[in-house]
Amino acid sequence: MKRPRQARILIADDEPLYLQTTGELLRNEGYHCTCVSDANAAIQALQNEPFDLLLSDLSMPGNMKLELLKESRSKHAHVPLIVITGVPSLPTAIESIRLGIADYLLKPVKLEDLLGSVQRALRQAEISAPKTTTETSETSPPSAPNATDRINVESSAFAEIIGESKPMKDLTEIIQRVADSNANVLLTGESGTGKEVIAKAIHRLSARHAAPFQVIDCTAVPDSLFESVLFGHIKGSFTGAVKDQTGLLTEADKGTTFFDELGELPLGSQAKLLRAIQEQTFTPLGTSKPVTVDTRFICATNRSLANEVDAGRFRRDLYYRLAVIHIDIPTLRDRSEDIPLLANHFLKRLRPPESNIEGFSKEALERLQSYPWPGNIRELRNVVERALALVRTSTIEVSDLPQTLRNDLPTPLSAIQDLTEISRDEAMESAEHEYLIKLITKHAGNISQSARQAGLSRQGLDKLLKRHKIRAAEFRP
Ligand SMILES: Nc1ncnc2c1ncn2[C@@H]1O[C@H](COP(=O)(O)OP(=O)(O)OP(=O)(O)O)[C@@H](O)[C@H]1O
Repeated sequence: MKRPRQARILIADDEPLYLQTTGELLRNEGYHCTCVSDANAAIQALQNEPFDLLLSDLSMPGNMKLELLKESRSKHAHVPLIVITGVPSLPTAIESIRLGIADYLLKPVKLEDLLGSVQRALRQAEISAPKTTTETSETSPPSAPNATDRINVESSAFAEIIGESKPMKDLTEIIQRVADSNANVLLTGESGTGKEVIAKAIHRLSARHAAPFQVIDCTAVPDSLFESVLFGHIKGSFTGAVKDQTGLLTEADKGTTFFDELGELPLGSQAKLLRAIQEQTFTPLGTSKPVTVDTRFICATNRSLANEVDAGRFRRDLYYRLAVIHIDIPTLRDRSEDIPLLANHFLKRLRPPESNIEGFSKEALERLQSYPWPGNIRELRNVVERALALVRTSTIEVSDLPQTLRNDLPTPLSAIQDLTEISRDEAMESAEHEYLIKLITKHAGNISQSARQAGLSRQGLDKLLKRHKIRAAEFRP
């Protein structure tokens, strides 16, 4: 399989050495970089070529009044922008943030910080692409805070939510209603249904939109580090605390904190989180000075938290605190009429600029619509990306789709109305197939991680995947 296309990054900086080294570093990481030395050249490049990310210096010719930032936010709002400056100033930082930048870094930037920021911005940009190119130039930046810009803020927040089915229309209506309240929101739904996309839309539509949207992946924070990551610590407060560290909750002050995979939060961490939510105050490790924050919590899980509560694995009091508003996101198979729309959306976003690929054949679209999508929108996106790498004509055919969509594989259990109509063996086979697709989707095609979660050896899982004709590589980003 061909590798997916490289992300295209435009770097604008008037320091030649910085420009050259940043370009080289990012190229070595596999990105496609275009380097320019002033704001006008950057504006020109943005008009002439499609980019996935803009890295921009602040003080350079043509940008004294942040012209590049303003132009890029008003005409190319879907291209995330990372500001890198050697001359930090509070007013420009505030103005940049108001304009909706993805990150603000100070020179000299460590390679790992730069790469982390680039990867984050590209990941988040997946959810901020406009529906059509025409809309791109008409969409205003999401951060204009006054009431007259409300309509633009709304269209921008929803531009990333593709779907015209009844479940999606109901969902967008709910989002609009809850955005302005300060109530905590619990989003449930299968993996890849768009919980993070929805959380972000709620944030963008809320009065908090100019402040950070802080993502905390509960699976990535070990119980033992939970307090230090969330609340912060001072140097020397524990072994390994080599410098002062601000907590993620402090960084989310006035904004929204999004707890992803909340169901995975260990019980010990749940107690600490509950205290912080109840009091909106916590004490960073090694200090005795409490810090108060004002942040709204949006949490997401693909587990049934109510069941987790009943099983004693999730605190009931924390559940009630966080699930003040509960939104269940529909699966893709529950809104299969959106599949052609989504498939074409991903095709337009992911095809190389020089490509002549126009769309899908009727049969390919039918296959896409009849497939149950256990990995939901993420899986659909991966399928389109893979097809784009394989297609040799201007139309994506059934033969460009992965085997799981080409073959007549077991009907997934969720699509069978009366389970007793099939044999026990067929039911077990379907359940196993569905489980494996979900597992491998969740771990983005990583076999070792999937095997660990399933309690299998790597070889054991490999064998199972082969038997079910599932290719892990097709689930990798
Ligand atoms: N309504 C939508 N329109 C277009 N793209 C969407 C939509 N919802 C989700 N996506 C895309 O689908 C992918 C998965 O979305 P997201 O990460 O929000 O799902 P999730 O439910 O949070 O997944 P997980 O439970 O695995 O964390 C992303 O590429 C996102 O951009």
